Amino acid sequence: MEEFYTIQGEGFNSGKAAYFIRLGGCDVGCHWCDVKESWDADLHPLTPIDEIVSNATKYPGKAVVVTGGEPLLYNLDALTKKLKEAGIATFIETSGAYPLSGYWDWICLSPKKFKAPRKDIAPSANELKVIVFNKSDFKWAEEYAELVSPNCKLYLQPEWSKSAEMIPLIIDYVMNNPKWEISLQTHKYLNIP
Ligand SMILES: C[S@@+](CC[C@H](N)C(=O)[O-])C[C@H]1O[C@@H](n2cnc3c(N)ncnc32)[C@H](O)[C@@H]1O
Ligand SMILES: Nc1nc2[nH]cc(C(=O)O)c2c(=O)[nH]1
Ligand code: SF4
Ligand SMILES: [Mg+2]
Repeated sequence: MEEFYTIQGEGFNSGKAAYFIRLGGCDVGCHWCDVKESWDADLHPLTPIDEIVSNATKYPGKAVVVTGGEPLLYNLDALTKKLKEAGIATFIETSGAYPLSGYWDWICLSPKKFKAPRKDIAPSANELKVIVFNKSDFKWAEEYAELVSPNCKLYLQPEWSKSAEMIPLIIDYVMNNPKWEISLQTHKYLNIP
């Protein structure tokens, strides 16, 4: 759908320069999704893998974030193999609703109530990033924290439109449950893509 060089705004790799590869297509249906224009894959022409890899190598930051849409709708083995051969670290943002493919240096799992992640993906996650839209999401987040590996980083990220309401609750929750950390969508505050 689009490619752009920016700063990873969210989660563990927040603040790092990275080339974003946004793949079109998603049927998870989060009503608060901030990239709804990605949902219909047919609106976005295909780009050859070699072109994407060549574009990614042009920038000084040697990391890519593969996102979407839901990137795991596609088998990502060929793309990530070539990126890694080109010396680029591979990070993914996924809901986990489709089978895991690809070779990854960092897997961010952001589970959704609207289409549950596949049970086999949680142990592979390096980072669990739960979006907090209302206060019932804390209990739901804990259910996923049980499924990830012991060294998986745990983040609570406010849903953007509910930030003013949810941030105070998240602050309170993290102070009382310090295994969790706050993730903010810092790119939105910085006005960058
Ligand atoms: C647009 S999604 C694409 C990748 C994948 N479909 C997923 O949901 O993980 C990228 C990240 O943005 C988060 N996100 C999407 N809409 C958001 C919103 N309104 N507020 C906060 N985070 C949001 C998702 O949870 C995910 O972690
Ligand atoms: N700067 C920046 N950081 C991001 N982290 C995750 C994003 C995404 O949409 O997947 C995103 C994005 O769209 N922009
Ligand atoms: S899974 Fe990701 S891309 Fe799909 S609707 Fe939800 S936030 Fe948007
Ligand atoms: Mg985004």
